[in-house]
Amino acid sequence: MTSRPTVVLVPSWGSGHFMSALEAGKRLLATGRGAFTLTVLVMHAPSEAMASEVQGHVRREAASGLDIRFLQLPAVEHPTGCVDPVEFASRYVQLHAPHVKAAIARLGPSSRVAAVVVDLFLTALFDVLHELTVPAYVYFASPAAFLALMLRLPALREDLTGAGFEAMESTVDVPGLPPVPPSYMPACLVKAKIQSYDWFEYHGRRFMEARGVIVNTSVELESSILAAIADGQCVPGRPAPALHAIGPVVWFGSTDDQQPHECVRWLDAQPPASVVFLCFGSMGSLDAAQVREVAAGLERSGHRFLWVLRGPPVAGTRLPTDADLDEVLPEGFLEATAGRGLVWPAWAPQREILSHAAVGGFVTHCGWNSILESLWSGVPMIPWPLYGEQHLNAFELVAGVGAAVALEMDRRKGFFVEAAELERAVRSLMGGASEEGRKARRTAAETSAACREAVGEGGSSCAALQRLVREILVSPTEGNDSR
Ligand SMILES: COc1cc(-c2[o+]c3cc(O)cc([O-])c3cc2O[C@@H]2O[C@H](CO)[C@H](O)[C@H](O)[C@H]2O)cc(OC)c1O
Ligand SMILES: O=c1ccn([C@@H]2O[C@H](COP(=O)(O)OP(=O)(O)O)[C@@H](O)[C@H]2O)c(=O)[nH]1
Repeated sequence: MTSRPTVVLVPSWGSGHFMSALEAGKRLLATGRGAFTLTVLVMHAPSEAMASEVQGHVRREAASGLDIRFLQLPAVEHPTGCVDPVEFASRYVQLHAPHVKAAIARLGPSSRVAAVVVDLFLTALFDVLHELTVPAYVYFASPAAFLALMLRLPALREDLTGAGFEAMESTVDVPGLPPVPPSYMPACLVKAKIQSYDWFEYHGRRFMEARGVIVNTSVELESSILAAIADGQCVPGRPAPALHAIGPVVWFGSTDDQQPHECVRWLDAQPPASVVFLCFGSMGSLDAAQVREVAAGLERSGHRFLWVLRGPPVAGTRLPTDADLDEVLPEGFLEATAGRGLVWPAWAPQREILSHAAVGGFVTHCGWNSILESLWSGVPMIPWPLYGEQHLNAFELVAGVGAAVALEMDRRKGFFVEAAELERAVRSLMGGASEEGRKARRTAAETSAACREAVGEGGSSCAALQRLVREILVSPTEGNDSR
């Protein structure tokens, strides 16, 4: 075996997951300074829209000249009868296990497999990784707070007595966070039917088998939570998995577009820190009644805005369609706000927008990538969580990180937000005299500096990455060809 060892990355589909994992892989590669190569096993995404998104990323990255080899895994059947997306993802991955095993075994003869890094919902692959005796790591693209919760789910189940967090009267103890009201638990764990709990708990248990969990966070962002996990507070009596806080992993690579995007050109004409940006992630859309409230709130706030407004999901997927603005916006809204507002009905270049000097605030669905991108650019936020673990992220953003102005949501009316409440929060965030807004703006600026320091030379995340690379290079499979 003469060639360099390789680190195998198995990301899941979906832009957020895929690009975050790939960016983490590229940082490992750069830190390794040529000591190993990166091999990415690409699963066929379960919908054509997502598959073409992933293929676009693969094409662009494959042409980048980096030491990355992409291997497409064979397609598998779709599991049937799944009650939620995490069950679907987990069972879909289980079906890939023989293909992952064969692909890794095929690498063995020419390059030692130094480590295999799998996405957070891919722990079903651990069985084949153990059979191959390759060191298995998890790449956790969500916050450490959610990792702490997932690790604690087996113990918390005893308090739930068959119902979800919705029925819980006390607060939830997520080690390292202040007591969490049950309504901030991830959407899929709140309801009384808790089948999806089983899958989250499954992954939480399996994280304990990993040689390490690589988390997209930094000590500066989530110190108390990282310390609580490392201290064994999540799974008492068992050694905690080794944590590698290497973030923020924010992807700022180029896209295929050559021209400045229309949103960016519009921002170029706005004064510094004057625009509030609204965007609800890769799978977020609001219903008609909620769209009317947002329009009224923005209009009354008097502030400039850039609003990414998407339509209902494409049939059979969770991906939003492009919105028909004439149909969804209240009559006269575009005319009344002309010159100070832009409503964009399609995918927008969020990272570029957040790093534009004209943007002074961000109404976000609280996807962890979105939060990190905003913090990186020093943009304070208004949390408007929708799905996944985003309610917990919103809680942490306000109660922990502090770079946000809280938004009152009517939890009994499907988390509805009134126009007046959005108007209040936007005014406070965008330069009103309120202490809440001032604190959010100051904290966002400080956190931006801390994030940049963490990943810079000598920073905590840079050091964590170097330790991780050293650990991988002295892997216990030294001399083993992984078959
Ligand atoms: C982390 O907890 C949950 C995540 C998801 C989830 O599922 C998902 C499925 C796909 O097919 C494509 C996706 O892009 C996707 C994204 C996703 O959540 C986001 O993941 C990000 C990490 O890349 C980040 O953590 C964001 O905060 C998430 O919103 C679904 C879910 O329950 C249904 C979760 O609990
Ligand atoms: O119109 C959009 C919507 C989303 N994103 C990007 O998609 C990712 C969304 O990831 P996040 O974790 O915030 O949420 P998810 O969409 O996975 O729930 C982030 O990198 C965003 O910058 C974007 O560029 N344009």
